[in-house]
Amino acid sequence: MRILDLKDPGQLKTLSIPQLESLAQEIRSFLIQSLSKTGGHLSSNLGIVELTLALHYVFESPKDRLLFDVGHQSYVHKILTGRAPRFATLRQRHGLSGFQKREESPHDPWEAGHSSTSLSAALGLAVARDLQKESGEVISVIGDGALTGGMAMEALNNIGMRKEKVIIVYNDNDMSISPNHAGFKNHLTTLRSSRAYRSVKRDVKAGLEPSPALLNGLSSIRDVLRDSLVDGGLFQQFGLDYLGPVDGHNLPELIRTLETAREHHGSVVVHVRTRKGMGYAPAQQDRTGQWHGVPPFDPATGRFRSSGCAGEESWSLIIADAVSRLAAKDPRITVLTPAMANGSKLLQFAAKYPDRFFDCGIAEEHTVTAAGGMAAGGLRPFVSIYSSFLQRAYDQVLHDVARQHLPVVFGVDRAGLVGEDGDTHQGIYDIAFLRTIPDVVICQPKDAQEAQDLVYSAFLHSDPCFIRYPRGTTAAKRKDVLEEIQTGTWTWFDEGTPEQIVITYGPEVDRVREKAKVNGTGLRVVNARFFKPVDEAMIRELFAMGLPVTVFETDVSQGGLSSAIRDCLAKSGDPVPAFHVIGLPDAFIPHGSVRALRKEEGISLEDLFDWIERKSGTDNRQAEGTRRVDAGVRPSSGEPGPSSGNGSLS
Ligand SMILES: Cc1ncc(C[n+]2csc(CCOP(=O)(O)OP(=O)(O)O)c2C)c(N)n1
Ligand SMILES: CC(=O)[C@@H](O)[C@H](O)COP(=O)(O)O
Ligand SMILES: [Mg+2]
Repeated sequence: MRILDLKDPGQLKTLSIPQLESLAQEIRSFLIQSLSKTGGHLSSNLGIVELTLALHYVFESPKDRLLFDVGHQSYVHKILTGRAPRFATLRQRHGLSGFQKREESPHDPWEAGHSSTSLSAALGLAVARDLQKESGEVISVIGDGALTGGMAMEALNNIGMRKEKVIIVYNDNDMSISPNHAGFKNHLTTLRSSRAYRSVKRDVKAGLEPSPALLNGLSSIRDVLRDSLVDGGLFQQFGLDYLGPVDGHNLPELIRTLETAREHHGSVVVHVRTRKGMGYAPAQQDRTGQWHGVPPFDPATGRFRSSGCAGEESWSLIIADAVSRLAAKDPRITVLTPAMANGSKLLQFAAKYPDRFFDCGIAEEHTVTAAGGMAAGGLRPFVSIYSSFLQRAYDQVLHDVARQHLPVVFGVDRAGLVGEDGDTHQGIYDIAFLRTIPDVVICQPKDAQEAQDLVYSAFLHSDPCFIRYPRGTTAAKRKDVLEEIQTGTWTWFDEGTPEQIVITYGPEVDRVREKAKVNGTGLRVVNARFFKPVDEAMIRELFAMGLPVTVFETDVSQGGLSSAIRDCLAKSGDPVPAFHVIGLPDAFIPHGSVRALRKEEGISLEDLFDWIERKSGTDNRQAEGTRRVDAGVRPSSGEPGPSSGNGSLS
């Protein structure tokens, strides 16, 4: 069967085991070839080929509902449900999503991108099914990484006590993005090696069906195991019946076990052992997580095609490097990550300071509160966390950390549009939601030097500090010395004689300056590096100049920098002067390249300069040639405004 001819998973039902096995190999080749051009989540999908085939062979999607936790491993499911022809568009604007998407197919009953939601959603779907007297199985496929998430544990607890049937397929490959850190796995290992368990497994392997030990009587398996002095394992502690583990690359074994689960009364866990990256050596051997999500690569050599721009480094690395330098002098500094050590560039720190490094698993809430505990105990924790995953830990930031004035420093990585991962991952809301929390500091550096200075300054502070920085790279230029930046201070730069003011932040500051230089536009460009507290004195001064002001923000405007400026201006009680805002709307932003998304949302540099030119045209016509106010309250021509303070550390 040709992959591109697959229209409906029902087509699989007529295939023999050898035909299914050869289809599995074709799917692997297709994934490698296709993702080598588009990039995407390769190794999780290579690992789940046979399991997805078996699921579609045994169940009847869309009547039976298949949920893939996170959804990054749903590519094979997409191929089997008629979406192979669209793979060339994967994760591009208007193309196939990298996750399950309800609007994309009736075979996607749920969508995510963040981990550990599928069990709760599956229970919800099962309740809806039963209350409305509908039929069909609800099946959640959840990885060993996703199962470390608190939500998954909460859901297991609830499913175990409910009558609504959910089938939980536990995809265990010992890996999250990097090696998985899950204490509970030791219990599963005990279970696997037990004598009683092995005899049950032999029954499954031999296809003894319907084995009284497996059908209806799964609780008796539990009794057998308990009676055999075996630790019943995590799932049984939650009151769930358990099947497995089965070899996730053995189709007959998978099919038999899933059929057993289908016939079983009540919720049941099917434990499947798979190999991440299966069938492609570089991905299969990977233990750092490089092959989890890949850029385009050469399938023959396994070499990634994009190696970044010369002289640039990732923001994550610049920040991690600054933390590491400070940690060399301050033994109180610890680093925590909720399972993102590779993406956050923390592997060097982990190797250098293994006792001070904590990969907490996919557990953002726990990570933040654990950091709070460390701070309360006298340490100086640094939590490295992606902006969109920080959404999970809002209460922990507010209730556990900020309310107790604990000095935790947060590196908010992947801030702003991230692009291809889409609406679930855009890091565009953190300024807005963090601004609501009293006493915290929220900032963003414009370049590498400012990044390391902000890290240094944050560790001098006694309340929580959030330093946000985008996905991608910037010029690596930075001094050996780290200098203190006074909290809440902005700086500005004049390009020519300013006729307008642009207030912006992050890498946009230098981009706007560059373009103003090239275009010969007279601009004051303000580096609004603190979102909270803002530089109130400077805001008042800027507006007193009487020049047109544009706030150029690359995150949602609602609650963002423009809101902070408006709040500041409103404090005086006088009418708030008008200013123009270019920023993201109050909306979810879909997947696509950052460039495409910025253009579509009207927040590209070109959009800013179009506005500036239109504005200056209008003003010139209105003023009939009269020049605006002389801006000379501060040093001009490229001189930064207020100095960045003193204090230094070499
Ligand atoms: C809340 C949240 N935190 C972190 C992530 C990043 N993330 C995506 S997939 C993944 C690993 C998932 O591991 P597992 O569930 O075992 O699936 P596998 O890739 O091994 O198949 C992580 C950490 C996420 N998507 N959501
Ligand atoms: C699915 C998921 O949540 C991660 O794999 C994410 O795609 C990683 O993003 P980065 O590539 O920015 O590290
Ligand atoms: Mg895994």
